[in-house]
Parts: sequence; C-alpha cells; structure tokens
Amino acid sequence: MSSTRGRFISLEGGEGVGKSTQVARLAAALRARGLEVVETREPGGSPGAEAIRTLLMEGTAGRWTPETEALLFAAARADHVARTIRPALERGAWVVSDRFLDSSLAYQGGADGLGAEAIRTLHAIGSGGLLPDRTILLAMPLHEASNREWVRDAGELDRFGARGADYHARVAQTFAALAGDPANGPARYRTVGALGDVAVVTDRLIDAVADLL
Ligand SMILES: Nc1ncnc2c1ncn2[C@@H]1O[C@H](COP(=O)(O)OP(=O)(O)OP(=O)(O)O)[C@@H](O)[C@H]1O
Ligand SMILES: Cc1cn([C@H]2C[C@H](O)[C@@H](COP(=O)(O)O)O2)c(=O)[nH]c1=O
Repeated sequence: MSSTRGRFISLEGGEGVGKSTQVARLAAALRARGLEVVETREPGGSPGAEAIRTLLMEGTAGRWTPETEALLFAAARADHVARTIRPALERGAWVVSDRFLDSSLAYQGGADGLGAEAIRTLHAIGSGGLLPDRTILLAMPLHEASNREWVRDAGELDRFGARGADYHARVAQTFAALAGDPANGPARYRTVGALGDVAVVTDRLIDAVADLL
C-alpha cells in the first residue's frame, strides 16, 4: 500500500553511509521547489516513537531479544505512521524518512534471522502495510562507512554499532537483496552511490525522485 496524496521517501543503508546528512539536504532541495517537506527518522519521528527509540538505543548489548526488538521497532513505526507520516501525506506534504520498514527487514529480518515474513506481518498489523513511494539505498563499501561512523562518534558505538563486522555484513547483504528483488517493485527501490562529495550525492538523490515531482 503506497501513499495517496503526498509523497513518501525513505533513505536506507547501514550506519555511516550518510542518510541523516542526505535527508536534510534532499528535504532542503525539495523545499526549494516549493514543496512542504517533513523530515523524520526511525526509530522515532513522533513523541511516542522517540520514547521507544531510547529503549532501543540505550542499555546493554543483550538488553532485548531479537523478537522483542522487532516488536519495539514495529510499535515505534506504528506510532510514527499514525501520528506523523499519514497526517503529513494526507495534507499533501512530502515525507523524507531516515530509515523505515526496510531497516527492520535488513536488521531484524536478515541479520537477526527472523525472516521477512514475520517483519511484514508486524508491519501489516502495526502500520497497515504502508510502503514508501520510493526507497533509496545509499550504498558504499562497509569499511568506508565504518570509518565515517567511527570518526563521527569518536569511537563510541551504540547497541547496534557494536554488533561487529559479520552482523553488519549480513545487514548489507540483506539490503542489497531487497534492492534487487523484483517483488519489492522496481518502481519503489533505487540504489544510489554514497561515495563522493555530499552535494554530488544529493544530486543523485534528486535524480532518484525526479519522476515523483
Ligand atoms: N558524502 C560524504 N562524504 C564524506 N563524509 C560524509 C558524507 N556524507 C556524510 N558524511 C559524514 O559521515 C558521517 C556519517 O554520516 P551520517 O550521520 O549522515 O550517516 P548515517 O547514515 O545517518 O549514519 P547512522 O545510521 O549511523 O546514523 C558524518 O560525520 C557525516 O558528516
Ligand atoms: C529503523 C530501524 C533501525 N534499526 C537500527 C539501525 C541503527 O543501528 C539504529 C538506529 O540508529 P541511527 O543512528 O538512527 O541510524 O537502529 C534496526 O535495527 N531496525 C529498524 O527497523
């Protein structure tokens, strides 16, 4: 189920690929074209979902089981969709989100092994199966993204960043498989190179949504 009036864009990829940087830049470029744009993120994007974000991001590595984490991400997403995303789309705004469903498919479904079907079932229950009009995977070699993350966070890793190279390789593999899977609808997914000057990457993103303008 896609949005109806406004447009819903999600940026996806592993840690450090530049999603937050590019959400802000893409939103600014769309505003310069006269559009109302809501910048948002997951987990988070509404007061309730931000409270759940704190539960997910803080604490010990083993604080939650993979199943509990999947439920918490789905619950946060349900509140985000109900309180922020759907109202914005219904009034005709564009929504640009730093992560959405595909992050749950890649981390909980792929890297944690829960499988896509379980994640999609939670999404159907929590968020009515809402899908972005366009999902853009920012792609770059894992070690370069890790270097960016390491420099940005001065070596302080959160619960997810600390999971190690094998985990993040499984995340990257699942994202690549999602982007290449015709079942996701070739109209929804685009892969964009995340290496290079920030302005050049933004130009690639604008090209990747140009048909929706
Ligand atoms: N094109 C680029 N070239 C060089 N550095 C970049 C580029 N884009 C972003 N960065 C830097 O890389 C770091 C990670 O970027 P950003 O925080 O946007 O990534 P992210 O994908 O949102 O990461 P996370 O998922 O961990 O929050 C930041 O320090 C940012 O300034
Ligand atoms: C939405 C979503 C996120 N995650 C993970 C991925 C990241 O490690 C963190 C969020 O941190 P960020 O700095 O805001 O990118 O959460 C996940 O595992 N599953 C999800 O659905």
